[in-house]
Amino acid sequence: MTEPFGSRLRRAMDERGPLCVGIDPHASLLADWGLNDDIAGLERFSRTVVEALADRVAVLKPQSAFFERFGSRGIAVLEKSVEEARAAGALVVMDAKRGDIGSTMAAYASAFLEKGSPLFSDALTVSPYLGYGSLKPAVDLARENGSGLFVLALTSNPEGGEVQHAVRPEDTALRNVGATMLAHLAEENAGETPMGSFGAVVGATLGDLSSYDLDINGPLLAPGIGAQGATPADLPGVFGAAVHRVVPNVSRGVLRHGPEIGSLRASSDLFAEQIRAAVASA
Ligand SMILES: O=C(O)c1cc(=O)[nH]c(=O)n1[C@@H]1O[C@H](COP(=O)(O)O)[C@@H](O)[C@H]1O
Repeated sequence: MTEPFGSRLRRAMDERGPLCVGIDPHASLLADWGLNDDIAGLERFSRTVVEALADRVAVLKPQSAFFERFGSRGIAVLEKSVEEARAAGALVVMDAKRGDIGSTMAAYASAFLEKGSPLFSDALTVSPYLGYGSLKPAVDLARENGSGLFVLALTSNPEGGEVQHAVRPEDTALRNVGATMLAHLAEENAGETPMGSFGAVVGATLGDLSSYDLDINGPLLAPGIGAQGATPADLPGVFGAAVHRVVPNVSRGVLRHGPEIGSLRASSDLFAEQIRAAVASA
């Protein structure tokens, strides 16, 4: 049986530091790198990021949208990037933010979490906004295959609050929707060591989150550092004691230093060092 994602991730975070770098081939970045906004440019961009970083960061997170933009040939590049990144030792979190009714969710889960699928990844980002229970087929398959999920709980974007801060009158604890997702994840991960495989996405941009119980015994994927304005130094203030299970994501903040491999590595190393110092100070 495959070692569960939570324990593979814990080990990678301990060995390499917790940084997750996104592979987000924005058209503007392709242009900045002197590449065409076409399939050859996409391929060169992704291969460069993988070559630069897959042997040193804990996690690479390809953003599927930027590959889907090129249709089937873009997906082929995505498949190759996932395979090469995993072969070079990085864990791959596929950022596809899937969410649908349970029977369709089962097909999404099979696309990304079924061994042997062309897009098989270590973990997948999913949206629980058709109801947390609609994710069950993905939870079940992840458990079976030693894969992980990152469930959108409190997203980094300013628009997220109208959904995630809404309070359900029938919830006797009067938790908001985001807190309810965190509570579901804590249940999923109960009793797992060193931590469970069911993570939450919680933006690093959100300020003090001490009113939330972030102790879900699972990883907290924290996007928002760099281009969205958060910094590694913000992490202890946002996450408190849970900072030790945070996987901070930086995409454009690192990628803008390409296309030179050495500059990408230097930027990633600098973020990694700033994150290490911030976590150690917590
Ligand atoms: O799930 C995500 O990764 C995610 C969740 C969230 O709340 N906010 C967020 O920015 N993301 C993703 O994280 C990446 C952030 O990119 P940068 O802003 O360039 O660092 C993008 O790929 C987003 O799609």
